[in-house]
Amino acid sequence: HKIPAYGVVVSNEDALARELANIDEWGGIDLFKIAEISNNRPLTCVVYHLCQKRDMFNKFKIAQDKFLAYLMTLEDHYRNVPYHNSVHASDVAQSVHVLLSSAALDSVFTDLEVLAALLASAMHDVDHPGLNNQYHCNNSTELALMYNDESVLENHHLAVGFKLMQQDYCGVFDNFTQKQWQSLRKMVIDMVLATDMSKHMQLLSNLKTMVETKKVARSGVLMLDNYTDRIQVLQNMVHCADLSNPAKPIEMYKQWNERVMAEYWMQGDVEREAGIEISPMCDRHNTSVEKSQVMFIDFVVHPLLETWADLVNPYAQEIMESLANNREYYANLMPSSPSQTGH
Ligand SMILES: COc1ccc(/C(C)=N\OCC(=O)N2C[C@H](C)O[C@@H](C)C2)cc1OC1CCCC1
Ligand SMILES: [Zn+2]
Repeated sequence: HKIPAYGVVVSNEDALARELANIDEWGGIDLFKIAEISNNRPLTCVVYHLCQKRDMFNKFKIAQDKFLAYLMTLEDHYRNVPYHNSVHASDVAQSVHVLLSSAALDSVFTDLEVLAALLASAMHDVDHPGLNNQYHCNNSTELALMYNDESVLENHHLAVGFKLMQQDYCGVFDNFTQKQWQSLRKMVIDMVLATDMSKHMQLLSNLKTMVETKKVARSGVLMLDNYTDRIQVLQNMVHCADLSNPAKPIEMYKQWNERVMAEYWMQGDVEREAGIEISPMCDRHNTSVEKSQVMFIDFVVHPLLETWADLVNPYAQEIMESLANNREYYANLMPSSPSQTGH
């Protein structure tokens, strides 16, 4: 049976082709529109398309129908929560694709490392329940007990993502050598575990050290000659993509913000109902959305993306400009900001 051009059967293939046209650009595609056109299969069609563009099926002799079956099953295991659904995963995959294409990283990573980064992006939040690690640990949920309060959700995403791959009808990496499979699996595990926000400061500090000591070849590309350095760059790349909403076109950023607040406030509602402490930013009756975003940008996103921009300098200036513009947008919306009170 013939595989559809974009992996998923859609009513309007031309519209999907148009939406995917700028997939190589930062903020170049609208994942919400792609979700609509693809009958809510943005992850399957974006990751399938990226793997086709990067010729992964030929490079690794991957059966396209098996890979599609895996992507569909993976996408089916994302939950219908406001933020941590498969649209977010497809956004992280496309953002990683753009970061990987930075001129400073030209031919730096092997095909296996690139495949690992795309796979890690695709599975990094699978089966996310819309309740964060703090909630699971505070309440000793089944998952917290399973993973002893350590990167609870991230361990779960990996376990689900790999278990689905073992199911016999997937067998997607049957043509891999044992060595290739073990290397791919280790890199995906290291990247997904690094998306745990509790690892953020350690990751950023490693990235800063790498920028200070970075070795650049005459061609201008980064020289990374050991696994520790290579995986640190890949971990930071996925982490940057995961927190990249504030650096995307404002219309998309605003949608991501609405969704993440809706998810946090649902968690706060559950905590309030249960009479337990409401987690930070989760109290719908006590959160300044604009102020939270300005703080998120100033204390988390800008320091991270600025360090990434230093690493791949000068190839991330557009990302930094977009972030600066968006910060001003929310700063001007803050209650009692000069723009409101000034005459
Ligand atoms: C578009 O906005 C967001 C997009 C993504 C996120 C996610 C999933 N994680 O980000 C880290 C986080 O949750 N933090 C919460 C912690 C307690 O404090 C800081 C260390 C960061 C959060 C976004 O906005 C949040 C953060 C500020 C207002 C709501
Ligand atoms: Zn994520």
